[in-house]
Amino acid sequence: MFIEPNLSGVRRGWIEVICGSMFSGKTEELIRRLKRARIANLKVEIFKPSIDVRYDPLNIVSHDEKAIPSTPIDNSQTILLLASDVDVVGIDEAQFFDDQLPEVCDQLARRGTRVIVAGLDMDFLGKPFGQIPYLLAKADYITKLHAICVKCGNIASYSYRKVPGANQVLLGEQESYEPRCRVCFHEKD
Ligand SMILES: Nc1ncnc2c1ncn2[C@@H]1O[C@H](COP(=O)(O)OP(=O)(O)O)[C@@H](O)[C@H]1O
Ligand SMILES: Cc1cn([C@H]2C[C@H](O)[C@@H](COP(=O)(O)O)O2)c(=O)[nH]c1=O
Ligand SMILES: [Zn+2]
Repeated sequence: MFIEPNLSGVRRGWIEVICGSMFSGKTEELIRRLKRARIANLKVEIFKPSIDVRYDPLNIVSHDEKAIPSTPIDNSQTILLLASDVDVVGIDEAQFFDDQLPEVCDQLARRGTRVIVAGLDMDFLGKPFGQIPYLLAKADYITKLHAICVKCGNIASYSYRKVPGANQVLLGEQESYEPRCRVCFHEKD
């Protein structure tokens, strides 16, 4: 389990990335960390890409129905404007953001903000997704989570797309995707 660094003393910013396949618990873990920051009386702002309307247009919602209010935004630079006096910034579905996101997170951390980013490290083809690889390079702390492979019960790192569609972006849940281990992912059936 992730343990927050000592929060006392001089305020220092840093970047945490929570990555993994679909259903691995990224959103649950993001919500857990943000709720703990609120319990510590820290000022928290939470963002998600406005295209992510899957469970709710405003809230961040996990597959297990855990939820926390968020601000949907189109452009990662907006975070710099809306989080000017904030202790902790949470960002979900980061793979959908534009290529300025790593620099935005870096600027926030240099200002003294704790930045917690959650997102898919790989797309349905097993290729790096959006800005997540660059965020992983800049991160101070990385948590890679795993789901359970629906075919064999082993640890799943891949998100298998069950429906037709070649576009990288295709919103969906259980009806469109299932978590699979490396072996079952490459079986393609
Ligand atoms: N195959 C699976 N492996 C693990 N968790 C699963 C699986 N299918 C459904 N779940 C549910 O998904 C929850 C995680 O949801 P969530 O935090 O939204 O994941 P993510 O953001 O990584 O997609 C788990 O707590 C569990 O209830
Ligand atoms: C693999 C993959 C996923 N997506 C979409 C499907 C969901 O709407 C989100 C991932 O949500 P989660 O919180 O990680 O479960 O991303 C996509 O657009 N393209 C893909 O290749
Ligand atoms: Zn498997």
